[in-house]
Amino acid sequence: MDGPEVRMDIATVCLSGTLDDKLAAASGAGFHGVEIFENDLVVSPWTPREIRRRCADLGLSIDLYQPFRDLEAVPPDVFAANLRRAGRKFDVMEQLGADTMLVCSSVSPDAVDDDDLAAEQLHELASRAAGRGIRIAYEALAWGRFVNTYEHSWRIVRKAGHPSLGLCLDSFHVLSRGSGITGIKVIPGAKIFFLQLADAPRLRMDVLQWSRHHRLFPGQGAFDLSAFLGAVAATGYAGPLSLEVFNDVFRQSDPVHTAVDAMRSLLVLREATARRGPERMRVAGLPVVPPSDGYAFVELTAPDPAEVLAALGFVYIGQHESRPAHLWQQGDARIVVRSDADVRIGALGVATPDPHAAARRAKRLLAPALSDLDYDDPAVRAPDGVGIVFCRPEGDWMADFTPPDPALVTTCGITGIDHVSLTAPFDDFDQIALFYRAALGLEAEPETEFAAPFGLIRSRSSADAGRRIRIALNVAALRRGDWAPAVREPQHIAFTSDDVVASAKAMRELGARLLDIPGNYYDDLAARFDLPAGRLASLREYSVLYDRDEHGEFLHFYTHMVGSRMFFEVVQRIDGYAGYGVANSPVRMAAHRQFRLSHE
Ligand SMILES: O=C(O)c1ccc(O)c(O)c1
Ligand SMILES: [Mg+2]
Repeated sequence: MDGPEVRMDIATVCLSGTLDDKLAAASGAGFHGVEIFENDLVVSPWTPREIRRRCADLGLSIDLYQPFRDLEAVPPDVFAANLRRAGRKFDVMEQLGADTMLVCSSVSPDAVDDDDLAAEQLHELASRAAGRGIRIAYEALAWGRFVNTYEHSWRIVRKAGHPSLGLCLDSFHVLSRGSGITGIKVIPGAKIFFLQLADAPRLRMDVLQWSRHHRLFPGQGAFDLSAFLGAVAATGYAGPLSLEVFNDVFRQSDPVHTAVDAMRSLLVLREATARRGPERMRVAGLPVVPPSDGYAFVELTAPDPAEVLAALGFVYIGQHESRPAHLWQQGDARIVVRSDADVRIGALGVATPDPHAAARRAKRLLAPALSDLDYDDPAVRAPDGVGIVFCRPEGDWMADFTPPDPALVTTCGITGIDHVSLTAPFDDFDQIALFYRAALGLEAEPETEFAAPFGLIRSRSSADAGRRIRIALNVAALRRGDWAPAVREPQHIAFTSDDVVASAKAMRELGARLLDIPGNYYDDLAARFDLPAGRLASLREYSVLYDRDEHGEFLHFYTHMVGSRMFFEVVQRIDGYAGYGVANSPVRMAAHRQFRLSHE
């Protein structure tokens, strides 16, 4: 039996705009409640009563008022002033209908290192709060002057021993300090008054700066939030799961999008947590991801790529019976071409045994559905605009194409699709990466950064367990000034071949425009790897690049640009090489630049 509904909240500080923008966005994304940040209230033209009414109209409860700072362990005169300040805030909370106030551990120069005094003063505050029907949630900031771990805040709360005083646990403060989570299990759930969830990338920097600028939604960073939430759930905590993310980019982004990304991240976190135990976290109506059978096809939009595809050895199969979509194939690599002035990846056809369940999952994760006028199979749109079409592996979706020629040739040795490489605007990178992982059940692979001719590129790939669906995401880490070319990072489709050198040779014979790699690269390769001379010579002759990891070797080559931001790659993975040849990306980028220069 399902327990009571898990409440999902968001702090107003996560979202851009003024309070009305934030509340509308939170409600629109399906949140149940909010934490109201004092600043958002102070600058609002609405009275607290009007805010309460507005929230009620939007179906939002106000579950926390925050933050109250620098209350405890201070001299009597300072404490008296703090109590007066708290009294005023209780007035506001009463009008808001908010029953829990967050008190952050002190950073004040007035504070002393005295747990007894802190407990006594928090007890006094809690007594006054209790008289107003209010509870106090005490939160250890990771940079608190004397209290900066949850274990310490719990000792003080226990010592104070007041029923209206409990803890606020915030995953950032706990995990940023590397505190273990076992200590959470000894806290009675009823004494955890509030739970804040935030992820963050692993950065070596001052913890306050890290917290105020770089927090991310769960699943977008490096913290193990499902272990954290699992530990909190095990205490019996039954309050809201509330996202509290301070992030410079989100503060400037469309709050409607941010709120949707936030909700998706919370749903995925609940699913991951439920998998580790607490059934209560399970998300109703979110089917598990069925294992994928790889790419059924990739849809390419282009004005007329026939010449390019033919030169790569693709064979034209035919046109869809009712739509202007054209199928090209070589081995198991299928490209569906839709005519469009812009050359880009329009959609990914993902083969799955249960397309409807997969689409239901993506929609439950807030992806908009695509019209069945555009695709025969259930399809959704990813946040970067790319369609995801879920189809059965046996290829029902191809029924509308003229049956392929049984003697389908594989002129150039392409056997299938290895990966697609998409690009995201820097500001949306983490959200888009999380979307693909969540919707398609992919695991994040390590993030890398490399220096390209026109700036640093951040690259993160994900793949499913069977390594059938691989998606690489690349983004320029920074875009400043107007020297660097204004073209967005290109997308590409990478095909597999069992003999990349032979494929390159065959494609060159068909007139394919493959990228020439400079000799310096091969001289450097010879220095880095002890490759047999004959092998090195054939790599050099056909401009095939090389990489190696702890598993095996990787051989690959690229085409010229098709349009302004699309190219193709052919790859050969030997002995389970797991990467993407990222080390060679700057060489490719310089070569594409060289080609542009000589043709502009
Ligand atoms: O950065 C801060 O001051 C701050 C305030 C309130 C919080 O809940 C928090 O985690 C941090
Ligand atoms: Mg917090």
